[in-house]
Amino acid sequence: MTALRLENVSVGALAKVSLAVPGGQVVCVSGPSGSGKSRLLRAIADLEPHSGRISLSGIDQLALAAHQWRLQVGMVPADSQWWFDEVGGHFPGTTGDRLPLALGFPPEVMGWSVSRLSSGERQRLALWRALAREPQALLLDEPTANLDGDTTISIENWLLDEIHRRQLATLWVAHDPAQIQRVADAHYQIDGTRLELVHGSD
Ligand SMILES: Nc1ncnc2c1ncn2[C@@H]1O[C@H](COP(=O)(O)OP(=O)(O)OP(=O)(O)O)[C@@H](O)[C@H]1O
Repeated sequence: MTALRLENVSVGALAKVSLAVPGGQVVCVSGPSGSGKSRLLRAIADLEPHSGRISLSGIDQLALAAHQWRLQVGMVPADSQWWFDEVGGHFPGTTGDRLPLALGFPPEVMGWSVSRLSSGERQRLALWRALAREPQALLLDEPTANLDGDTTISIENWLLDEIHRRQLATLWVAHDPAQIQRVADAHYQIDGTRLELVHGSD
C-alpha cells in the first residue's frame, strides 16, 4: 500500500521530523507563520535541501531524479505558478467539459487568459492540475486560503473524495481548527523546532 514516510527529516530550523502518511489518509500540519510548514512541503517535493530520509511506497527520494519524484509527489503551493497565457495550455489533451463540476468553472475556462484568474480560481485550477498528473501523494499548502466559506466546504469535500478514491497519501497544511477537524485523520503542530502530534497515531 502507498505510504509517504519521513524519518528524521530536518529542513531550516525544523528538526528530526518523523511521520507516516498512509494512502487515502490526510495528515494536517499547522503552526505559526514562519515556522517552516512550506519549507517542509518543499523538502518532501525535493525542492529544498534537507537531511533525513523520505520515501514513497518504500522507494527512497534519493533513488529517483527530482522530476520523476515530483510526478509521484504532487505539490500545490500556496502561490501556484503558470507558464502559458491561456488556462488550456496547462491542461494538454483536456477539454473544459472534463473539469470536475465541484470546481465551479464553465467549459470555456480552457480559453481564459491566466492573467484574468482570481486567486481563488487559480487555487482551484492548481488543485486539478496536480490531480490530473495522477500522483500517489499530494502536498497541499493551505489549499482553500483564498476561498469563501461555502466554496471551501465544497472543495474540501471534492478533495476528500479524490483522496479516498485515488488512495492518495496527503499532507495538508491548514490554519483553521474547524477545517483540520473536518479533514484530518491525524494532526501535527510545529512547536519551536519540533513537529508534535496533536491527534491521530504516529
Ligand atoms: N531558502 C531559504 N533559506 C533560508 N530561510 C528560508 C528560506 N525559505 C524560507 N526561509 C525562512 O524559513 C522560515 C519558514 O518559512 P516557511 O515559508 O516554511 O514558513 P510557513 O510556516 O509556511 O509560514 P506561513 O504560514 O507564513 O506561510 C521563514 O522564516 C522563512 O523566512
